[in-house]
Amino acid sequence: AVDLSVTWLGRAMPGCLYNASGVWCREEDELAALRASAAAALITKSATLAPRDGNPEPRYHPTPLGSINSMGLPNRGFDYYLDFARRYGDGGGKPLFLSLSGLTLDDNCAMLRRLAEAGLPALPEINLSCPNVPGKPQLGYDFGATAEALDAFDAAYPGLYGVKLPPYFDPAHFAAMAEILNRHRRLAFVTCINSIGNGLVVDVDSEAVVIKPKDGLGGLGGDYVLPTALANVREFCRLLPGKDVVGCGGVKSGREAFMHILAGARAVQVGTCLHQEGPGAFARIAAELAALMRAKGYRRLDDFRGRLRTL
Ligand SMILES: O=C1NC(=O)NC(C(=O)O)N1
Repeated sequence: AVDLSVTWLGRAMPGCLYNASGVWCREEDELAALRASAAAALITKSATLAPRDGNPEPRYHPTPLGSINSMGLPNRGFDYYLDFARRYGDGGGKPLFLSLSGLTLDDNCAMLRRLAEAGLPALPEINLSCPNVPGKPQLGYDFGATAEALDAFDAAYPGLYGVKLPPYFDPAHFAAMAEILNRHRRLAFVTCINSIGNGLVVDVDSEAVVIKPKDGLGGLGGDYVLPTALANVREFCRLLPGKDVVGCGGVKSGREAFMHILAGARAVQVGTCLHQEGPGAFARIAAELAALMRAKGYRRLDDFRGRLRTL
């Protein structure tokens, strides 16, 4: 039999697939459906300190190659997700992650302090990369601000934490970010990647954009982002010794999950495909991954994780 389990951060996951923050995870009933599915972990919608309506609709649009979204961090507010985490407990073996996306550094630190006080097993994934709050640049593209933020996170939170990174497109940027991330021992994982920000999808028939916020600009997901996601996973696996990289971007079957793990991913998140298919996607993708591994003679993920060959 094939073993898809993952042990990391001092926790065990029964498999390697879970949701990307923001998808099927804003409401408690969505989170319950994830927990009941073949997802091996759960992560909540990025929380701001106060509840937020987000951007005007239409703000999500599927396309033949994936999706474009400019949700604008609609969420129930930090207390809602902290309360869910209190009642979640150990989740029956499925780790819970809380995504935090404070509108200010103080908000992020306030949420981290509150999470630490709660003394729960839930781990924070701090979002450095939302591209969709009008007027707010992606923190992860400002190296000075990122360095300052991570110092503040270390002071506000005593445990292990992770960050959700935007995609980078230049080796100099991979190196600059790695130099900053490697200063932080308790920064245990990075999730690569968030959507490719500020794309523009055009409808030829209507001669219009397809989402309302930012005159149609939104984050891209799905097939559009797979090669970029794989590059970010492989580069940060090389550049961040001792840290885990979670792969996110373009996973819609066992094949893309296999690619992410081959590139070095510890675990794999599913976004656009989950939005389109629902939580049943996890059982399907896991079965496809297991079949691919069986065909190749692999019994567990460590047999091929990070073994992407160069030429
Ligand atoms: O970090 C985020 N990435 C996205 O692609 N969209 C959401 C959002 O807009 O809330 N946030």
